[in-house]
Amino acid sequence: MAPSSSRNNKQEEQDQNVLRKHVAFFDMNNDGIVYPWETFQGFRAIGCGLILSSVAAIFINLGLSQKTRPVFITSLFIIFVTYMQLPTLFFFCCNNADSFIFNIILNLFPFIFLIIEVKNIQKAKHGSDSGVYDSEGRFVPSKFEEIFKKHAKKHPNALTSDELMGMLKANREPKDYKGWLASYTEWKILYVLCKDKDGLLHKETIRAVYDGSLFEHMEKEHSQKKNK
Ligand code: HEM
Ligand SMILES: [Ca+2]
Repeated sequence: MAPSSSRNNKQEEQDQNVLRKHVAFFDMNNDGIVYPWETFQGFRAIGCGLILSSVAAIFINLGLSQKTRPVFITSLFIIFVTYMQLPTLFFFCCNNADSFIFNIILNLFPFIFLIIEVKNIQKAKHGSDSGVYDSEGRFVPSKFEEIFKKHAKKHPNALTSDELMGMLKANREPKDYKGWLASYTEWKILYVLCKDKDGLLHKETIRAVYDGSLFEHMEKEHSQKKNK
């Protein structure tokens, strides 16, 4: 009885945490936060170049950070900036003082806006997506199957570049330009990195991106290539 119920619990936990698993790969030191340099390192680890990794780190962290931060902390920092930082800056400049703590705060400050909290990652969902992650970040198998039923015309278990574009267009919600761009970027990067030699994006690859296992696999492949 016990093992099966603990297995059920584990399964339940996994179902609930799939989007967290997607981003957990990038939380290199497992502290529950994805810093911009961790996004950069993650992209490098799966074999992306310097430019893509840098651009991705800036845009992903800038784009998702505020959505995953607790409202309280965000408000606290806004208050801090408005009421404290500017007068303090003025005061220190006028007095030509050199404050260690002040410099630390000033230097760390921009990063507060670039931190992604893994536990709140479902709040960073955008519109015009496939719906395979639900609002709680859970994996929805029927939505996953729907991708192939609706859009995989040439091969039942893979998407061509045109079919992928067809899916992206079909998922677009009117005037949701941010969502269009976010979905386009996610799927295009996936396609460019993982298509096979015939230009097909396979179902098992797409399945593996959802729970992040794809990233681990790519990291292994990349490090094996490097060591050859
Ligand atoms: C090479 C790296 C990455 C690739 C190829 C990738 C690809 C994808 C794909 C294909 C989806 C599914 C979208 C859909 O179902 O329509 C997705 C969703 C998502 N990804 Fe990534 N991703 C990457 C890295 C990241 C990173 C670093 C983060 C954040 C730290 C992130 C956060 C998200 C979030 C929040 C979603 C949910 C979007 C939604 O369903 O509205 N991803 N990603
Ligand atoms: Ca981390």
